[in-house]
Amino acid sequence: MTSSGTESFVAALRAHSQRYHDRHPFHVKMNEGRLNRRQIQGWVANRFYYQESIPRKDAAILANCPEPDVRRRWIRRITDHDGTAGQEGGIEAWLRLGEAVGLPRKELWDQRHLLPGVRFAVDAYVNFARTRPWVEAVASSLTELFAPDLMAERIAAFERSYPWIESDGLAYFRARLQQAPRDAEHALEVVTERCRSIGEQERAIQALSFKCDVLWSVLDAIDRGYPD
Ligand SMILES: O=C(O)c1cc(C(=O)O)c2c(n1)C(=O)C(=O)c1cc(C(=O)O)[nH]c1-2
Repeated sequence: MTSSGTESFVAALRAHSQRYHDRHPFHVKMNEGRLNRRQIQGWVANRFYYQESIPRKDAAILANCPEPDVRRRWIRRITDHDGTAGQEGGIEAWLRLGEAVGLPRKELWDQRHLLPGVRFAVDAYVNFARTRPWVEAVASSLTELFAPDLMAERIAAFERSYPWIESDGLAYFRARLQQAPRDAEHALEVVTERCRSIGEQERAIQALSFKCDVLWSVLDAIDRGYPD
């Protein structure tokens, strides 16, 4: 494979930014400050299911990956979310975001707000990682290439438009500003090194496409579940 082959592959992956969920009407409303308290709470409660499922998705990738070098780096994603002794992880930070928007943590854990469409979309992502070749599952994580811009926009929007949410509640997004680029860079390295044939590259692109659909479907369900 020539380097121009890799370049056009990376360009095709990056072009999926056009299908990223930052363009979803619900995120547009969020970033324009047009969501009410109930809608913000609905988003936080439903997105918790994504947050709590991510480590299980990453554990499935670890289980399917035969390469120690990849596993050694990938495992960090699980501790980033689950935390370690003395250091809280992303799940705890999201529970605090929940409290900052007025949701007791019990209400996130017991899934009382979880919408069926969100459950189906997130479960589809975990099942994808369990059942597809591990490199495709890595490719599906590449939406994280596009996440940092959205995260920065979200922090600014929350500070500007939703002053009733304590700034400490936004720690999750601040941490992701550092974590997402590191994770995306590693995933891109794994995928470009291993997807050399046109067929392998097409399957990686399809995996990323599938993931854009997962994220879009999550927001479709939330948008419908919490109308204006
Ligand atoms: O809030 C967001 O818009 C957003 C998007 C994404 C993403 O693009 O998949 C992730 C996250 N957040 C996130 O917090 C996160 O931990 C994460 C892990 C992954 C993944 O696919 O492995 N995506 C994302």
